[in-house]
Amino acid sequence: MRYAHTVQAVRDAEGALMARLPEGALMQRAAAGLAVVGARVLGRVYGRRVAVVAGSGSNGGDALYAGARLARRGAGVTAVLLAPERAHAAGLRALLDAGGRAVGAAEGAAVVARADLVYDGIVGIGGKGGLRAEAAELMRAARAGGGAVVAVDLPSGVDADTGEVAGEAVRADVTVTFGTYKPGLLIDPAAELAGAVTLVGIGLELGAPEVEALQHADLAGLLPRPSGESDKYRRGVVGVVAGSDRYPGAAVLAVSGALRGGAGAVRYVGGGGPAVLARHPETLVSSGSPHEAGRVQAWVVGPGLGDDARARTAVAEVLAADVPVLVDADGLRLMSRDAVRARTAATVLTPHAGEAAALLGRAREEVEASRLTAVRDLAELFGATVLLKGSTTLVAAPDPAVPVRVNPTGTAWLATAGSGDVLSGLTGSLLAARLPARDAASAAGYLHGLAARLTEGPLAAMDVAESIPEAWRNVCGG
Ligand SMILES: NC(=O)C1=CN([C@@H]2O[C@H](COP(=O)(O)OP(=O)(O)OC[C@H]3O[C@@H](n4cnc5c(N)ncnc54)[C@H](OP(=O)(O)O)[C@@H]3O)[C@@H](O)[C@H]2O)[C@@H](O)CC1
Ligand SMILES: Nc1ncnc2c1ncn2[C@@H]1O[C@H](COP(=O)(O)OP(=O)(O)O)[C@@H](O)[C@H]1O
Ligand SMILES: [K+]
Repeated sequence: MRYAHTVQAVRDAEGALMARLPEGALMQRAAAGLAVVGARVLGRVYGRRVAVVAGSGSNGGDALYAGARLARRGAGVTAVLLAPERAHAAGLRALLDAGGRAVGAAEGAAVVARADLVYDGIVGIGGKGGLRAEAAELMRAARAGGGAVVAVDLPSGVDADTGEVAGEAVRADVTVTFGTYKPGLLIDPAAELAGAVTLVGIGLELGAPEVEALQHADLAGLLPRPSGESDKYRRGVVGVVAGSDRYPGAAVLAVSGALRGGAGAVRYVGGGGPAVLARHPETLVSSGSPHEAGRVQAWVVGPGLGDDARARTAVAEVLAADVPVLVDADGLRLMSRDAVRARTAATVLTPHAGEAAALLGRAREEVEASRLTAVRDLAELFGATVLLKGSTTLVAAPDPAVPVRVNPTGTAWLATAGSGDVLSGLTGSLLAARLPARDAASAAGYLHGLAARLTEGPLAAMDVAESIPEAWRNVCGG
């Protein structure tokens, strides 16, 4: 698991640790890690040009000390001081003692433009809002110059706690973060600015994270494995209520995801039966209403369902069932909030940003800019587990004390019609296999994103479904 903590949690842990360590020890740990990564990015240190853009806080201190370490190894290091009179005094002294030099911001543009490596030590977890004009201009010059930009702790200008970006922010090639990931390094739009993120341990003892990201090993522990005693009913049956005359393809895609999620059988309910059977003859198809379809251990309702009276009744019926239910697409428009809140079995909602915006009464842009807030608000509003799709997929539990899961897999090629239907089916299948809602949703998001990456390039939604078994083997080793 990869964990991300809030600024407050980092500050608390830092305070406790600093009380036990000699002054400056933590900053030296940070600077040492920063210098190692800088040297790796440079390849050869001797004779290379390094610029250290330093603000007034400890973030600038880290960068100045790292610059001093590279200067001692023969790099030509110049600090560009945004606030010369308030620069980190000991860090600046160390750099000058190591043979580096310092200039003010006015001379900085030429320095950063010529550098092979630029450290962004403008602001770290103490930052508020976007970059100020002078810093923004300098970092534009750095990018235009073509040197590698290494952000210290996080790209300056992004919000560490939420991933929001108000105004301009640094676009880094690499970010070296200290002690723990910050939510903003994992959640877009900020995550996209962080480049490759390296975590440098500095010994912080941290409590519960705000955000966490599954890794391969976590998936292997979560995914169901059939045993000798398994039969199709014990493995779980998932019911899929999807598709309509207008969108029969959604039924096929949702079923294709469900068939590859480890459930023992898939029941399909709706008007898309012939299309489903043509593609997936193993599906148990019925055309009546959900309660006539036979028993299931979880329901998926909504993809391509349309919004006529029959669809509305099907959604209400499924929500009244005492098994986990996933609601997607048209189902999200047809469901009643009270019906969702009244449920005792788990409910998973899987909106994209537009659907989330409609449910929250906000603008879509607001949801995309503040994804963490949006997913938490939705989970609380509906008392449900919410998987918010998009450039960063997030999964929130109804209990705000539970960390939000951020999906580390995926590719922008997934933004293609029908790929969400596959995800719904896959998630439903994991619910039927009795994974808890948050695990089912986050494991499905992970596999779905990995499957998409395995197709390497332009993809159709069915390609994602067909790559799920390979993604599964990838994480579980067969
Ligand atoms: N925690 C840990 O365990 C460890 C933390 N460490 C390091 O310390 C960093 C935190 O340092 P910090 O607290 O000094 O704050 P920091 O991020 O340098 O910024 C504060 C200064 O920035 C300014 N400023 C604010 N907004 C701005 C903006 N938009 N644009 C421009 N400037 C802006 C504001 O000054 P102002 O001009 O507003 O008076 C203020 O003085 C952390 O990220 C990590 O790198 C490591 O050394 C090792 C252990
Ligand atoms: N920019 C993006 N980067 C990565 N994944 C994305 C991006 N945009 C959308 N996705 C993913 O693509 C899928 C699209 O689902 P959805 O919006 O429901 O589309 P549809 O309704 O056509 O199936 C989701 O898994 C979502 O997370
Ligand atoms: K920074």
